Amino acid sequence: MTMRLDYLSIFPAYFDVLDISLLGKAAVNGLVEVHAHDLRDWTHDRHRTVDDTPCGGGAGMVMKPDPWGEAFDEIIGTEPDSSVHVIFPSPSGAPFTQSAAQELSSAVRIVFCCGRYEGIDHRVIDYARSMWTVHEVSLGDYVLNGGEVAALAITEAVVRLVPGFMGNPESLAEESFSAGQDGLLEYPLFTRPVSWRGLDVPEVLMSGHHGRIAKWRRDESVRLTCERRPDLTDSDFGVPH
Ligand SMILES: Nc1cc(-c2cccs2)n[nH]1
Repeated sequence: MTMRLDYLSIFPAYFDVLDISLLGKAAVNGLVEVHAHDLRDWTHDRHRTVDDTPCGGGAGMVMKPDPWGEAFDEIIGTEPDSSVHVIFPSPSGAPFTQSAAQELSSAVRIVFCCGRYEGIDHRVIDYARSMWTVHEVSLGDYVLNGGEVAALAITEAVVRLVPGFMGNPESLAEESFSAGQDGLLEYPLFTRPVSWRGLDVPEVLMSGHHGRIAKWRRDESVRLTCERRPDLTDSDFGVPH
């Protein structure tokens, strides 16, 4: 099945990058279909206006609802369809997680709505919720100028999980946050040369002893996770199973 991805933005050129690398290949082999749209194509004034001052006062500008509604009508349609996932990146969204990426990787359609300015008129999100499956997601506790970079990051996290996308799906199993890692951070990786600028690959990895190697890797994952992401550890991690 082909996943259709749509991007609504006043800077659609951000998404030209999706034509290269793995994503470009996936588009070529029909795994994903990418469509970027300029929100200003759904304005009707000479200045192609997409924003206005906030009701109730305050600094900055808010994106008007009208262009979004007309773009939705043309791009998605006017009938409700819960199989369409509409994503609004936002600093006030729910944290985007690997499990969310996993769920979205089976979607048939995903529409990314990239806000700029101070944000989008809230009725756009309310309307979208009445029609489709909406996700307001945050990439982290920092503020970007717009949703485009977030949409690219979410796209990469999702598309790489689409069956048939990754050459070697086994590599997905051992990544950080993957179920195969029990939600632990990935252990440190090494390759040749064994000695490099006075720094050596840990001997255990050269021992050929698979049991010891697996234990070293698990211990490293637990150590790293406890050090860097105590929020990911529950009381059990400290104790080897
Ligand atoms: N996590 C996150 C999202 C954002 C956005 C800013 C503007 C649109 S989306 N900032 N930080």
